[in-house]
Amino acid sequence: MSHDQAVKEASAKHPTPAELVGKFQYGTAGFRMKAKILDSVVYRVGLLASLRSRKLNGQTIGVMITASHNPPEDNGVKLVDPMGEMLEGSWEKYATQLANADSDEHLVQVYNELVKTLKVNLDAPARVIFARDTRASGSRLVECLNDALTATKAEVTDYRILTTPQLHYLVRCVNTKGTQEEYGEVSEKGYYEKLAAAFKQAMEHTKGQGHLTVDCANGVGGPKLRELLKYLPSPADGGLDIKVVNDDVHKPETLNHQCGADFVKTNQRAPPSSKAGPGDRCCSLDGDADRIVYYFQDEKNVFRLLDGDRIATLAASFIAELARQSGLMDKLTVGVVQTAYANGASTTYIQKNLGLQIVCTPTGVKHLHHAATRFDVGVYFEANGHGTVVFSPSALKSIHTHQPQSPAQADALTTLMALTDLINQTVGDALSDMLLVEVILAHKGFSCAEWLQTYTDLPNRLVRVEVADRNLFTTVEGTAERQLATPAGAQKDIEKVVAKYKDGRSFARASGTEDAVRVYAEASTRAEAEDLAAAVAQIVRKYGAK
Ligand SMILES: CC(=O)N[C@H]1[C@@H](OP(=O)(O)O)O[C@H](CO)[C@@H](O)[C@@H]1O
Ligand SMILES: [Mg+2]
Repeated sequence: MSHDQAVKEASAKHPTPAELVGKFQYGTAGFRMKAKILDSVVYRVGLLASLRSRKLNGQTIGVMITASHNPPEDNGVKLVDPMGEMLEGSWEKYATQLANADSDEHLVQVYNELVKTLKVNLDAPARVIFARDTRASGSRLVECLNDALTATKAEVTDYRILTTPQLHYLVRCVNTKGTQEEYGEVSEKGYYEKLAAAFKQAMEHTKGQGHLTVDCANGVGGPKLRELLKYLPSPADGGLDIKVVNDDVHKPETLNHQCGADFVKTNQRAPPSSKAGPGDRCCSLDGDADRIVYYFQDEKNVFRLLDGDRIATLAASFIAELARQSGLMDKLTVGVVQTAYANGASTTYIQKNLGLQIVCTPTGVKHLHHAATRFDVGVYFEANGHGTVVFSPSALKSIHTHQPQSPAQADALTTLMALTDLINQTVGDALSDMLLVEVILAHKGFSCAEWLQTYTDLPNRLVRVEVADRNLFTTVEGTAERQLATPAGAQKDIEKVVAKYKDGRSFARASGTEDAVRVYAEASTRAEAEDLAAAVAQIVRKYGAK
């Protein structure tokens, strides 16, 4: 059977619901929607995975089937590029084009146009690896994916159930195997072994303190964390005392329900099921374990969140300290990447107290990741807890060739080296980030309360405003979405209001994931932050009147 015919025949098994044609869009997080309407989309993403691999001469591409923190009835699919990064931005539109083809014939036509315009050699090998989270719909969607990979004659490996960052890790491992940049052993076990070895090395001069409760959102993070724990030293050996909660993957309706990182961040409270007492250290992962937030109750029983901004400041300060202590400071520029949503107090703290550089990018992990790679050591986290630290090739070389001049320098260097393996370089990884935070807290001898005390957040408020057409709201290029270009006049009005508030800062931008405009406001008191947000929301409503 010809290639075209195979693609067409398999496509006939996964028709696109007519009413949805034209509505699919590959966004920041790939495609994400109700699982029951996703079959044709996953099939077509499979076609694109083969094309992308062939275009890159047989480098392995990853496909992850997950809907992260969304409700259990949703699912999604996204592609992973060879070094474990998210799909190159310019290819997102091809995914969208394939998904929106309105018949099997049209699909073959779009497919062939892509082959032609992208100059894909169909005789080159296609290699694809894939995995899914714990959602019930995952196995059916895997069949759709497999149909596409079979039709396009790709070599495939099904890694079954994994966290999203584990798949990113594997993709990078396969593509660097046997090279100087070999990232690790190409297996799930290899992932645990790499993290565990790095953790042990990082903890060589310290030991775990207190216990940590980890809420796994009843998602894939639960079983994977339990597996990871088997490789880590026990509390008696100076390891971590971890209590795993919300790790039931057999009751699908409990996934992300009243638990998990998104619940905690959005509701600013612990999962109702939490039994933690004052001062107890807790963290929550999201449904596919690529996000993490920490929290605790203070002595007055008030909930305190340690979000992505806090993890970024903790990590940046520790890594800069290690660079200094090991005698590498002048060879390693540590920088932090934030978005406009980062609390202003964290920005000031990083610049003034830590003396580190900051870059502000538009929302979306791919922008942050990209900006972070321009530093020797780039730390990035979105406030929601998605982030990581990336070390440039020259930073890695400096770290690995540096000759310490004293035992103190040698100790710091050992820890720094361990961090380069402990931290997942491909993407934000809740399990790796959790180990990183635990290592830092142990070294600094910090409780959560002490971590929180490093600086005081400015009171802030995030509001979602529904408007007739969010696309009317565009931002000025180069301002990291902090200024509106259109509707004309809106930005001036916002600035007039902001000027009335002490430490006032506010901006509005169209959401990339929801049909709404988001307004963020900060000011010196809670009441003023609320007022400012309300005033700016009013301006947005006026300009975006339905
Ligand atoms: C303010 C906010 O939290 N925005 C989120 C949200 O983006 P929006 O474009 O603001 O809808 O979803 C993104 C994808 O998950 C995430 O990267 C980002 O941090
Ligand atoms: Mg996620």
